[in-house]
Amino acid sequence: MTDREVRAVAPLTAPPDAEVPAPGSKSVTNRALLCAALATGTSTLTGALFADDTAAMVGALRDLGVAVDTDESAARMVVHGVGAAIGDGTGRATVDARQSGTTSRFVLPAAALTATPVVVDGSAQLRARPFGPLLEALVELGASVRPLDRPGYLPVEVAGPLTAREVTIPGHLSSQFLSGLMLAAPLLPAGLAVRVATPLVSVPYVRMTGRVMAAFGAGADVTETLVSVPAGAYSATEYPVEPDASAASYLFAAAALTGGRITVPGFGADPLQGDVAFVDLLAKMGAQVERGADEITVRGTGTLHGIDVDMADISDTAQTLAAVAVYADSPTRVRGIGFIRGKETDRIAAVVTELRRAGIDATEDEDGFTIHPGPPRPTTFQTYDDHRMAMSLALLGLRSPGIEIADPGCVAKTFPTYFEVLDSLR
Ligand SMILES: O=C(O)C1=C[C@@H](OP(=O)(O)O)[C@@H](O)[C@H](O)C1
Ligand SMILES: C=C(OP(=O)(O)O)C(=O)O
Repeated sequence: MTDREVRAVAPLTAPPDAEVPAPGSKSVTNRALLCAALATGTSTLTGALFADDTAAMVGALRDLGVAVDTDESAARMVVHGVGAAIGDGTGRATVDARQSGTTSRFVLPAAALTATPVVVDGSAQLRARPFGPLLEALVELGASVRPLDRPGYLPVEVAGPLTAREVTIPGHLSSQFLSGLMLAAPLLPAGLAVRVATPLVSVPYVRMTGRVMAAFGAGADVTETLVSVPAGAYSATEYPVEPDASAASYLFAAAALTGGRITVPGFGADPLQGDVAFVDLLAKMGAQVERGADEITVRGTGTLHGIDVDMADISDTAQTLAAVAVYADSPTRVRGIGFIRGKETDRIAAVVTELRRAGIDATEDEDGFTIHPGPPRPTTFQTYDDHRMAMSLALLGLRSPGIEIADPGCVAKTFPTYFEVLDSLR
């Protein structure tokens, strides 16, 4: 990473009025890649995301013996699925999930489908994130799990098979544990029922998991307290990936806080991603939002009001909202997101620290933050190797002078072309 690099973001000289494509969805790409790997036959993903998190999933699948052909210029990935034999015949595969929560949490249960031992590891950042509930669930389901460092964290060696048909996990830390179990579940001998013992966060991602599985021919019955997946199989398919709604949040926010208009194409009538609901919050703040049949448009009106909102369903857009809140005419309080302290960094502490660095009155709450609007002063923002810190704080530069972003390269995790796209608004 480029630790000492800093990128200046100069204010726009005129409000943007543009259609701006967003890259493919990280969450959908990584689910579709794994479903395709667990299918028999060849699947093609179009509109796929090419970024560090999806490179992590592609690398993991290859390490587990799955051939994946990629064509970045065509945004296409072709996966030669191996069914339940994933990881078989590799001896003792080692998977590097890099910084990717989805890759690591989705691959672990799949790697435990067979008796071949698989080591899952990741960056120092990923090694600091929680895995305990998922590892405990795998043990309950019959896997052997050997921590190679601290119990409950990566790196870990897992070996299957998974034999039980029921397990209980907590829901309040991360939905990815549940999604990971669901994705492997059709290939368990008797399917799987997962009970969720504590209130589930990031619920739309679990529904997304069920819908991507369905597109690959597998069933899942999803409620917030119980998910049931019958035994079955995945079938290979042609799969179009929708644009990334979390990435699009920065573009919509840019329109809202500059008084411009930005349309992001490619969201159908019923998008898979909960994060499209970010535009409803912009509408509550005073922006005009139109959801068309195939695109979403946000128009800034020049006025933004603070809101009080629970973002437990769409927490990846909480930092984006913090950036918009700086320009509102009253305070904004975000609640329900205590669990984002366990993401790429402690995102509550990080966003509050950085806004305060710019002279904004921001305060940390246990489960969120409060932002009192005001003009930010010229600041070099630290980004904590968190792509969403960099992408959110850069938005302030579109309106206020003297904004710089440290380590801008960290956006490669999900949106490698982010700063070029921001520059295209000029
Ligand atoms: O399942 C997914 O694709 C994701 C779920 C969310 O994580 P949590 O469930 O840990 O909140 C989200 O923050 C992450 O970027 C992607
Ligand atoms: C939390 C994120 O990613 P992940 O958990 O997949 O690493 C994110 O993209 O904001």
